[in-house]
Amino acid sequence: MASSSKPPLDDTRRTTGSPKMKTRAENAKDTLCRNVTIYGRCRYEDKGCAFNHDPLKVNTANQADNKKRFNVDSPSFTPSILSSNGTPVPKKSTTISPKAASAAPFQPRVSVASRSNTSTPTGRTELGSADWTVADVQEFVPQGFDGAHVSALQGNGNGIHTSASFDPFVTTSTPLSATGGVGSVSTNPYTHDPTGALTGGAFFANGGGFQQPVQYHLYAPIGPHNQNTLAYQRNVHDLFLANDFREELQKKSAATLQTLPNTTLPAQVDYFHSLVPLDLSHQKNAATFGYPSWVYKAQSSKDGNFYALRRLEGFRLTNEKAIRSVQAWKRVCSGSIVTIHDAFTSRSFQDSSLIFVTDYHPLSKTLAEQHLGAGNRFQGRQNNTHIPEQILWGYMTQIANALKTLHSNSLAARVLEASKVLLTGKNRIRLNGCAILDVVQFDSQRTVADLQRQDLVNFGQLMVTLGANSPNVMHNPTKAMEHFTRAYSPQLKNSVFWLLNGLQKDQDRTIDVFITGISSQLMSTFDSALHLDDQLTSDLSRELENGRLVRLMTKLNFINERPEYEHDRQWAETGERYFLKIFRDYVFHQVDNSGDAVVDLGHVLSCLNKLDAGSDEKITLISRDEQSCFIVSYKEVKKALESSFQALMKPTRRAH
Ligand SMILES: Nc1ncnc2c1ncn2[C@@H]1O[C@H](COP(=O)(O)OP(=O)(O)OP(=O)(O)O)[C@@H](O)[C@H]1O
Repeated sequence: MASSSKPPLDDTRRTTGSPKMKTRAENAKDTLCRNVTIYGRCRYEDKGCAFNHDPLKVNTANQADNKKRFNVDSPSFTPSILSSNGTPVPKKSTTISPKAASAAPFQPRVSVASRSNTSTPTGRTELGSADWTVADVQEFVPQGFDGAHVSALQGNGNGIHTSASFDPFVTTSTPLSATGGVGSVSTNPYTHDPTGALTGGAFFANGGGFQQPVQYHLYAPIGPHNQNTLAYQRNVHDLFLANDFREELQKKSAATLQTLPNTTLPAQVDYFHSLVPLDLSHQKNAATFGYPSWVYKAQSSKDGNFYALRRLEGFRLTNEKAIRSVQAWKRVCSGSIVTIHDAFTSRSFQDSSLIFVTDYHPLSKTLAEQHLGAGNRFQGRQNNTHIPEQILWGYMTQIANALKTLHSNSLAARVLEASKVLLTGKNRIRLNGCAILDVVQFDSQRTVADLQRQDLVNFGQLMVTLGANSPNVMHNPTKAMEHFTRAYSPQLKNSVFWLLNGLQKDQDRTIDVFITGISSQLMSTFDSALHLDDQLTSDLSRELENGRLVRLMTKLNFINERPEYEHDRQWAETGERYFLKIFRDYVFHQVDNSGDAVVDLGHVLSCLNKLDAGSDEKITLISRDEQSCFIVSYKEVKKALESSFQALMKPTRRAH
């Protein structure tokens, strides 16, 4: 590591004795005294004040300069009020606003300006253009959202950025309110709203809003897409997960974490707590299981995971063996069936209930809700759209997959209807509510083979119902079949007809035979699944670096400027800790030629990646007072980071 001979100094942002300031002081006579500007006259005019007290004598160049900004040569550092065009307000109306009074009087904009990663120290040479300026008093704008207006990243892969001609980050800073964002306090979506007033007292996880609705759009970098980027330039959108996918995942995560305060539901059901109802209607419906059933999301106190609990209201267990039949279901492992974890009876609901514990799939819908208008307030008036043939084939192959697993394990689905098939992702379905009839109809005399044949018929009927977009179409089978024949290809129609004839006691009527018959469709569904897999892998790779970089930034922030070591020169102002501190400035606090902050994610990512890799590339680090300069490699910074972090973790360190 090479460094200048001068030892590192304290972080003295307001260095009063800089050569630049002296030069300016010599020119004081050309500068209009600030007291004249603010108060109309200067009390020290005849007592040695070096500044000009006659506005008429101030040369035009200086006047123009004064219009732009106050400078350090002014005798008084108290900011005055400027009119909208930047000129001082006449004395009569001059008062110092509370905002201006409480503002930090001066903020130096030190031009480190070493944006290129060469070892040439360029920072000092830029001083000519650097100015001490009165801190602008700005309204608070939530930080982080600015990223939403960032359009593109400049980055050429080797960390060299050419900011002069094109800085995509200097785009419009649209006020938040303009995007319907969080401009005012009253609409802050993160404000806790215990009354539910803002959300309309959301109730159902699937149907209503959330107690504290998350404003997904605030996460979305909705800045303008720049079409004219060069091959090496990257857009922020290129670096992170696609917005719609991220939003979908975020919504699912919000639904999973949703809680329902002041609920009348039991606080605890066996080893589950935090129940949230998932049903869209309060109507008791015993049609499927013979008992009214309710579905809740709940958290397990055993493993902390979220599950769906299906409660069969009023069920009394008379035969111990009945509930043991669930054991076989717990072993079923299929991507097309909602996994069953447990079943038990409970009195937590003040009745005798049977509870099934299954996987929870946030924000899923049933096929009945999706295609048949179930759960819709305007049910009946709903104009359901025709399901395209390819989607119907997709459903068919997934259900065939589920039945194949069940039948080869000597089980039968028994429940195969649109309200008990869950749509858990785009065109992705799973059989739900299986295993229940094995418990509640344990004593039924039907053989497994018989139940499996019934599965095939139910399968066919489900397809016809979906194809007709009408829940009750099977009341008139002939009409239903006519419709199906008209709407779909002969291959699909023949497959469905084959299923509907499944009750014939024919050796050839098994799910295996059916699967052989639709093998070409299986291939096309399989191919779609492979494409989706590729897509997800590529999406995942975009997020690859995030975790690593967050950990690195966490380490840096653990070390830098710890308040308890503020006056401990050994910790903060010497050796490795010191250049870690100015490395942070190098990464995050650079300014450009005109003293404006460089907000370049490409630069930050490039620096952090090099730091993490411990590259041999050297960079020039310049102290804030510009009195010291280090030429260090990323490798050395990495070593310093590691040893500082180790030192931080030693509990005895402070004793020294
Ligand atoms: N495992 C699960 N994970 C997430 N949500 C589920 C799960 N099981 C059911 N749901 C949701 O719970 C709601 C109620 O499901 P249910 O199976 O009772 O259907 P339903 O439309 O109410 O039918 P029914 O009128 O026969 O009760 C549906 O919106 C469904 O999407």
